[in-house]
Amino acid sequence: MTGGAILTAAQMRAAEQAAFDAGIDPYDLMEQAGAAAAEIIWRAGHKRDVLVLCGPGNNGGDGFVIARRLRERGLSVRVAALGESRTSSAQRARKAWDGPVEDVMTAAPATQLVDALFGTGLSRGLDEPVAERLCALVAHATASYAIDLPSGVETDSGALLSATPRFGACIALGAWKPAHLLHPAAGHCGRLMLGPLDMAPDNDVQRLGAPLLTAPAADAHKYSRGLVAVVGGGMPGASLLASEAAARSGAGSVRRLAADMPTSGPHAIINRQVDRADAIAEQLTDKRIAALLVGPGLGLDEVARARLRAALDSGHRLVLDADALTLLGEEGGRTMGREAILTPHEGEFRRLFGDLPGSKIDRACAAARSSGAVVVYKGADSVIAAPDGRVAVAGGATPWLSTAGTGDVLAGLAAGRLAVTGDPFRAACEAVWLHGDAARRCRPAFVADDLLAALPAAIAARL
Ligand SMILES: NC(=O)C1=CN([C@@H]2O[C@H](COP(=O)(O)OP(=O)(O)OC[C@H]3O[C@@H](n4cnc5c(N)ncnc54)[C@H](O)[C@@H]3O)[C@@H](O)[C@H]2O)[C@@H](O)CC1
Ligand SMILES: Nc1ncnc2c1ncn2[C@@H]1O[C@H](COP(=O)(O)OP(=O)(O)O)[C@@H](O)[C@H]1O
Ligand SMILES: [K+]
Repeated sequence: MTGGAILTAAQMRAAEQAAFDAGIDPYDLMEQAGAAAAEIIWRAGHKRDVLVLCGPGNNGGDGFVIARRLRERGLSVRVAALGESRTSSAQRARKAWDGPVEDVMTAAPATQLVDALFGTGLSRGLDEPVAERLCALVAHATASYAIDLPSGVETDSGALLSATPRFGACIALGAWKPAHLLHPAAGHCGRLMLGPLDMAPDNDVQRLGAPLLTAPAADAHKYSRGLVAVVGGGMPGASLLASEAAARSGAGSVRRLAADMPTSGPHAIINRQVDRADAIAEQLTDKRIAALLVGPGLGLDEVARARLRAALDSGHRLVLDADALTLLGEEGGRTMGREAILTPHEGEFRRLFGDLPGSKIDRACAAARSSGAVVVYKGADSVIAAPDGRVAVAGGATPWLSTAGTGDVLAGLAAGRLAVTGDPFRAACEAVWLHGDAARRCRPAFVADDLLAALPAAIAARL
């Protein structure tokens, strides 16, 4: 269920060096990269005129190869460079282009714009006039392609180092980079496409891919399919959303332990009216509970604290979300001694783990290591990190998800998948994928409740 390896700039350079050490010729790799990108542009571009912008490094070298390949196909192609080519491969690619080379600052726009100014070698933001020119040329074009990365984005963090246009598509070379999936850069990439290269680097950090789910066994029963317990609190709506998500996640049965008794909602959920923490602890002695969710609507008072303690002491596999994370943060965090999933959004993450350095991927990894739990660091880009170093990064979720209650649905889904699989990293990956896919199936301006109805279709698509 992986969507391909994600490599930092340094990892990409190391993979490239390993390929050279193994006998691959650097220029052959550039020819391959350029040919792969040209093929994608040729197929997508409807044969319209092209302007290729080439920078001084190997990204620019790729650009010269792309220009030559597209012209060989009969397209009207112009090239504009930003200074001289500085690497031997780029110089060779430039020599092989026998057309004129214009200046980036004065070249006229074209219908299709190819940005091969900078890729993984960018060390600072583009000079302002260059960034402005790039933005103007992209704005003029009806189709625009960033080669490897939009020029101006920081490969590893996804930060924008200078004004960066929004491209129609980005053709990643050889492997994904963090900036393809992490915001703000991800929002400037447009459609993501991968240009394959002969070197196929692998990494523990992967793009989240579609999971393969299995239908219940022929002899399944509701407990073998996983019993989920949800501890509710002061805000019933949140734990109701989470409970229904768990019930629609493929788990066999859902038990909600809360002080209130809902008047509506799916009758399949077993509501047990319990208010005192010791009564909850008693309910949690049921050995059949395969996953326990606490946090959505829990509250932040002493009662909530006691409920959280009962959940933490229960020994069950855990999903901790929302208020449970805030309470945990107030106590200075805690190392999970068992299989657990934490699902913080940005604010909860900072309260729990403080201001960690590095990219969102680095921060999620550090948090997973220090907590001993799988961390789902939510947002427009969601990073799922396991304590053992595995990471899955989910990009491309619809921004319509930024509506109240969708996090409760995700937490319920994660608990449900944890009950089904018994594997926190896998469960978290499946939950994030199904959540994003359910959202894609909903109409704009949907609310969290609508996601619940879309879950069975999202699950059916993965069987
Ligand atoms: N790593 C790989 O496996 C492959 C890399 N290829 C290409 O090579 C690229 C990386 O090439 P390079 O390492 O040469 O790096 P880049 O081509 O991204 O740029 C590096 C050059 O730009 C200069 N520079 C950096 N930031 C600047 C700024 N803000 N203003 C002006 N100059 C600046 C640097 O001094 C250096 O000369 C990749 O993105 C990809 O397009 C492909 O050719 C083939 C395979
Ligand atoms: N701009 C966005 N684009 C895509 N997904 C988003 C965006 N903003 C939030 N999400 C997703 O929506 C969910 C919101 O969760 P959360 O912030 O906990 O909300 P709540 O507590 O109201 O349920 C998370 O799964 C998050 O990844
Ligand atoms: K580029």
